[in-house]
Amino acid sequence: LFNFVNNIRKARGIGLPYTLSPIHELERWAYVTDPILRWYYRGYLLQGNGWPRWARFMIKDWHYEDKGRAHREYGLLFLVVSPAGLVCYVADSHAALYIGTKRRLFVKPPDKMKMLEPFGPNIGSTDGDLWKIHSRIASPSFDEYTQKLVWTETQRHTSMLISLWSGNNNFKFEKGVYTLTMDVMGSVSFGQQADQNNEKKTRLPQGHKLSLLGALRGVIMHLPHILLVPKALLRYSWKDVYTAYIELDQYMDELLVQGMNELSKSLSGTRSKENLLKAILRSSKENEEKGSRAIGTKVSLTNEEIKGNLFIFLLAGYDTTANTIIYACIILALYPDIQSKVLDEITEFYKGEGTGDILSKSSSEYLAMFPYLLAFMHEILRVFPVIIPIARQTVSAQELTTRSERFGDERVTLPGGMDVVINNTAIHFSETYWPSPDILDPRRWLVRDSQVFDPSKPLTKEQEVEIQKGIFSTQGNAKGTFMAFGEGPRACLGRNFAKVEFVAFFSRLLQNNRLEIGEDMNPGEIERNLRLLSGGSPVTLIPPHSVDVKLVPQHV
Ligand code: HEM
Repeated sequence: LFNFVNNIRKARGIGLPYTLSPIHELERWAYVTDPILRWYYRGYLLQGNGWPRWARFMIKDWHYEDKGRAHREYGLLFLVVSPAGLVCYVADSHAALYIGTKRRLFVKPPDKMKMLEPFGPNIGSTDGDLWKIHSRIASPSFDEYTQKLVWTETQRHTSMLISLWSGNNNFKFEKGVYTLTMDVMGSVSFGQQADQNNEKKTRLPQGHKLSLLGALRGVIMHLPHILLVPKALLRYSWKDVYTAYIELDQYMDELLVQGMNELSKSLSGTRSKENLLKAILRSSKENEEKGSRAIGTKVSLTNEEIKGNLFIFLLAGYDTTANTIIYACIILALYPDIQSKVLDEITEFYKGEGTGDILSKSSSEYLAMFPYLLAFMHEILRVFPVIIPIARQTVSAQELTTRSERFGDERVTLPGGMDVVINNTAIHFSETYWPSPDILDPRRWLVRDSQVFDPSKPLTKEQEVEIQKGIFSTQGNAKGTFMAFGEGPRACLGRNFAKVEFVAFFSRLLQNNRLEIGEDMNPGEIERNLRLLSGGSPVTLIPPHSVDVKLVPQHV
């Protein structure tokens, strides 16, 4: 009670609107309230009003279901006060951009970051100067060679998926997509090629109980255990998960030794055949050689840190891309108009350049051949922002400015050590930034100014011309209004990876096929469930339950 009163006093001092809650979503007790309230109120969500007002702040990532309601009630910035502390929620694009850009003033919450280090510190878990080293070494690995590998591996795995999916009425396509993105991550990270049909025939290397892919899958399928359960407990309670964890660690050690040997033979050798592990090793070594004169400063990554980075790529890049693709498949099957535009673009692509020439082009050149498909991907991520919480903590007292037409510029000072959450769903569903935000329409991304494009109204002449030209442009939306990949220096390192994977996937899947909803399913109900009942995963937004999507030949 004493803490509660004290925190209310602090909130009053800050001067922002505030509301009270016995527990807030970022504190430890929310691990208890979250599953209970989610279970009890799941049916309530179908009313379309988000979570009940009294309970919402105790539910982790309540913002997705809330769709900006709390901000319409309390303001673009407001505080939730509980006995454990204060959290500031932000739905103003200007303030969100500022928070994203000032990485030294708004850091990732340090107490949560340790959890992301089961294999070692990494670019996602560190801050300050240490993050700079991780970024300098890890970022160059996401270059054109990696994008080409992503393209070829995604197309190869998609061909395998097509053979399993087409004509098979019982195929659970979501499972196929999760396996696909996991295997693409495995190939791109470690050069390990998997075949969904054939993997059992592969012989195990000496000294291993699992294949590299088996270990990888074991770790990825049980990420919550790996991230939350202490290793000593894991060892005795979830033996299979522990084995996968130990095996992956051992594989990475072996691959690092092998990569190091290859690298010392040919530092100037070809880059084109490398996977992410070798690319990051090379980058670390090159950085060490360039920076060796700066004695006393850290210039390269340890093996632990390289393993940590490979793990964060798997963590950040596996189910984010899978869920984006799953949402996109369902929406394409539900919206025949959008699907037919996507199909036209893909047909055009195979008539002209075709996939054979892709590898001689840069990723920006070949992505430019798919403006509508990219616009569609961005619209999917606006409506279903698969990573919901973008959380930061103020290092010291920080001034924030909000900018609104109604109230002009307003300034507020947040104290040091305060939790700040950018509410990306509220930003994506704001009428100011995205007119008629509930309407899913990729054309928003093909006009010069998305803030004046209202899909519920007839197009202006200018907008018609812009859409006809078919140039995908993220310039159309003002900075800070689309937060699916974050903003600023800590924005998603794998966003181009994700775009290449998405385009490679659909350009192959829909080359000769199209998607349809199963006959027994009710399209209205599917979309309602998709919009109202998604969520509930510890890391990403996931579609609610299995939807029957069929892959059928285009010309039948
Ligand atoms: C559609 C797919 C994806 C989405 C929506 C997405 C979204 C995001 C978001 C919102 C952040 C920022 C989080 C924050 O600021 O707290 C982030 C960071 C990150 N993402 Fe992604 N991501 C995707 C795919 C990928 C892929 C494929 C990879 C790697 C292969 C990747 C690697 C990373 C890394 C390493 C970071 C941390 C960057 C840092 O902290 O400096 N992501 N991602």
